[in-house]
Amino acid sequence: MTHAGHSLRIERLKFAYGDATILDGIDLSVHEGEFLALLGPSGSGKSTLLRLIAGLEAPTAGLVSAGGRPVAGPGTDRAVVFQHYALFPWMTVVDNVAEAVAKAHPTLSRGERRERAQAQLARVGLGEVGRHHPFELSGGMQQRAAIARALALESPFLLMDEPFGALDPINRARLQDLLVEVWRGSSPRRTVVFVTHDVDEALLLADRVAVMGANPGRVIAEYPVAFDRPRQRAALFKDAGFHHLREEIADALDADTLAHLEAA
Ligand SMILES: Nc1ncnc2c1ncn2[C@@H]1O[C@H](COP(=O)(O)OP(=O)(O)OP(=O)(O)O)[C@@H](O)[C@H]1O
Repeated sequence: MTHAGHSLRIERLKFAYGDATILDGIDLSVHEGEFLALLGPSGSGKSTLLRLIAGLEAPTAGLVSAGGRPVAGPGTDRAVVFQHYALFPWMTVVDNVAEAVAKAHPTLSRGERRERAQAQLARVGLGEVGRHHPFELSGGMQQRAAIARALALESPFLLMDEPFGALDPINRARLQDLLVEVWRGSSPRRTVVFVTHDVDEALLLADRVAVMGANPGRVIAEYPVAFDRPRQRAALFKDAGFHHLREEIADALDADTLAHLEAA
């Protein structure tokens, strides 16, 4: 048997709510340390697929495995970041992160947890705000704190559901850069699944893009994204290869939408 490491495998996955089939026939692998973007239109089941990987939903048929073991529920090996910050409002920012540190290192003292939490906050540029409560922070800062919290779990898998979707373009760009910097700077690298409906975001961040179509949700195409890293937006947006890939993806999405309209 080959060593699965921190890879993900999704095999013949089907997911239905009652009679409504949301996902069908999904086969997808993400290898250890890879950054995969799940891209698709609204309703193609991206969030549902991420929730299945997170263990927040159970497959109707087929299998999801993480690190060679079937996913049977949520676990501290898979940190999740949602679009809307999942911070506890009654705790200070540093305590929010310290709570995640405690999950990764249950034997640490309260002081040590806070110290590590503080270091994690500094890493995302929030070294000064630990003693505040989440509501005292801007949206961008709250999302930074949510990322710090996810990183503090030290989990090999990072699952992100449109984490920057609610941010203004400047904060969005900053957090995209921060995420890639943290991901590239970690050893071993985390295995990332990042849901987005933004083609440019997928091509800027990911090693590979899995494009999903709707009715039912399934993977219609996969594209390796081989641009050198670190990637600079300005250079990338001028690159002919970038535009070519963008068009191919847009064509795949259009062809799928058209096929459904014709079948309807
Ligand atoms: N709890 C639920 N009960 C019934 N149907 C649901 C439920 N949650 C999601 N769905 C349906 O599942 C389908 C996929 O939803 P999902 O949120 O996974 O798509 P998505 O690609 O992430 O969309 P978006 O980009 O809008 O977030 C949709 O048709 C949605 O209506």
